[in-house]
Amino acid sequence: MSFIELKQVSKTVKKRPLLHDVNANIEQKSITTLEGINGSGKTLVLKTILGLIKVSGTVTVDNQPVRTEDPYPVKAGILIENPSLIEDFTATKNLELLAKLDPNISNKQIEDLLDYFDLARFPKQKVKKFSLGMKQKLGIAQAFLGSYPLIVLDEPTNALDTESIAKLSKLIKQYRENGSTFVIASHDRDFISQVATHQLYVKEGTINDEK
Ligand SMILES: Nc1ncnc2c1ncn2[C@@H]1O[C@H](COP(=O)(O)OP(=O)(O)OP(=O)(O)O)[C@@H](O)[C@H]1O
Repeated sequence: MSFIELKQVSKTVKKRPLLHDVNANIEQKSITTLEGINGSGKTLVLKTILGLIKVSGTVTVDNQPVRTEDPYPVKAGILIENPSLIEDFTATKNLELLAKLDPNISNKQIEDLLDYFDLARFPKQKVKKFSLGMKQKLGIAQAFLGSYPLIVLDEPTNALDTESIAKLSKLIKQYRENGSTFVIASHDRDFISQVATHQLYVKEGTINDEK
């Protein structure tokens, strides 16, 4: 059985099929990328995997059915759409807040991630003063915090410079070595070619193995 399985997943809103007949298997310890044009359904697929939207069909992660009614259906590191940051907090405080949800997260991991993404240089700066790229890196750091078995990233290279993208790729591979599975929606072909072990294509609300 694959780490993530989607079987006959569909989602219709006001008679409009947003997802239909989605079938996909995502292997454990893979870095699986989702490509597709704007509005094709990539974010909806990510939200489906995480149990953040109600769909018909079957979704399992790590052999467990995903239940949208649970408060936190799938334990995962998540960056979806814009990073969810508290603007009046510093970078450290944002990560500490998230760490409160999980006793396994250490201060050391917070420090290491801030250092890695070059955010430790601004210890007193509130997030509202951050540049777009800095916010994005903090959002990425949030997703890596906790080293969860599943890490889901939506357009992680948005607003990142080339050097930061290279660092992100390196960290993704390192976490994969340690057992994490990645599902990543991206338009960034260079980035995809750096990291992907498996590529999926989303087109008009369904997933294909080929373009
Ligand atoms: N809650 C919703 N209600 C109605 N339509 C929605 C809802 N969420 C998404 N959609 C529609 O579903 C389609 C797929 O959206 P989705 O966000 O998954 O696209 P995407 O592939 O991630 O696009 P992008 O590359 O622009 O991020 C779009 O047409 C969008 O307008």
